[in-house]
Amino acid sequence: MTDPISKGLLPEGFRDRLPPQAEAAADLLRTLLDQVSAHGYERVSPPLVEFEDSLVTRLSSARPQDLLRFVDPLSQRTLALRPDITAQVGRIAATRMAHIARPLRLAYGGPVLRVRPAQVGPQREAMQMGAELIGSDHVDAVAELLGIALEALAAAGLADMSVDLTLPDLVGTLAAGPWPVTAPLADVQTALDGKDAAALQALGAAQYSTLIEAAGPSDSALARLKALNVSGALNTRIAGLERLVATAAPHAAVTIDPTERHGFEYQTWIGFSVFAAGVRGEVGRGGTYLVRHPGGGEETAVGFSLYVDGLVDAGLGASRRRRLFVPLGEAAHAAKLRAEGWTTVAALTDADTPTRLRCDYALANGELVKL
Ligand SMILES: N[C@@H](Cc1c[nH]c[nH+]1)C(=O)O
Repeated sequence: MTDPISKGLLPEGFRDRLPPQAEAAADLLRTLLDQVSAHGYERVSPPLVEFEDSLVTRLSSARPQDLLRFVDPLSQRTLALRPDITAQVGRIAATRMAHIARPLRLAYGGPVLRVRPAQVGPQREAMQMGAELIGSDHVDAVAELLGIALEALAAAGLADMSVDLTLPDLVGTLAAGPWPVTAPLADVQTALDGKDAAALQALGAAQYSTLIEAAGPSDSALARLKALNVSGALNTRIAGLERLVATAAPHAAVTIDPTERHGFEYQTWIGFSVFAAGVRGEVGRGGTYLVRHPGGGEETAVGFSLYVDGLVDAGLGASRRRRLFVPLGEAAHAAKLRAEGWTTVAALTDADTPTRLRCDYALANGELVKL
């Protein structure tokens, strides 16, 4: 009996959550959702599976090869497990909630799946929660979302946060205006991704290497971006960055990496990532984007997604509940104690003891005893 199935092994990239981490994950999700709900973001709950086409065309959040896909025996259509809930919220906003006045504030939480693990961590399933505001990509709306994300994380117990701000469509904006390039834009972007000044030079895009130098702590990065002084093309972006630095600064250290695109496949003028000491990979990510409507129109939006698993692995949300042992015959007292917030664990036989049932309190003749 050594085959993987009989040993209870799971496919690569999937795991069970056991006590107390499963509880911690549920607690964290609830805390984060309560925080966004307090700001008027209403919960939507899209399905785990959709038509593949719907997931890949709505936002360019995933390529077909990144999706876990299968053919539905009923419809014979290709379905896929969602890699990101933002695209689904966009679909809902553009179709079933298209008639609701804007801005539309929506929240969500649930598992997402990817074929290939994200760059950090081997897991293919992740618990994603987030909030999306549809109908604006104004800096005021971005500041609202960034502020809520950081406050929610602080409420969940996260400390030592840092925020990295990026301008995902900066290169396209500069190329269309003050810094035209003859080389394909994708090559310029790849050279910037690799922070490769020599490659930029070879592409005839040497000015762009100043953007590499502009990356760093917000003060120096802003000063460098201002010094570029590219005939006003960057003025609103710089003003936007200043506003968001001010929003994030009370909660987190802020850096700016103006050309960072990784993980910002569909974001437009602004993107942000949140990191924290002790948490592997990104805690969350967000930014502005466009929602496509069935008629062909587009609508501006801004949102963020937070990833709960890294927080659980860092030990957050694991408020160990006090477990109260209820001996045989004392069940009548237990209901009142549960109403007061206790977790009660009932003995079913004489063999059940507080130690075996992992309890730190016990009831004895109706009295609470600390063990
Ligand atoms: N869903 C995106 C983040 C995002 C939400 N809204 C806009 N961007 C992600 O997880 O990368």
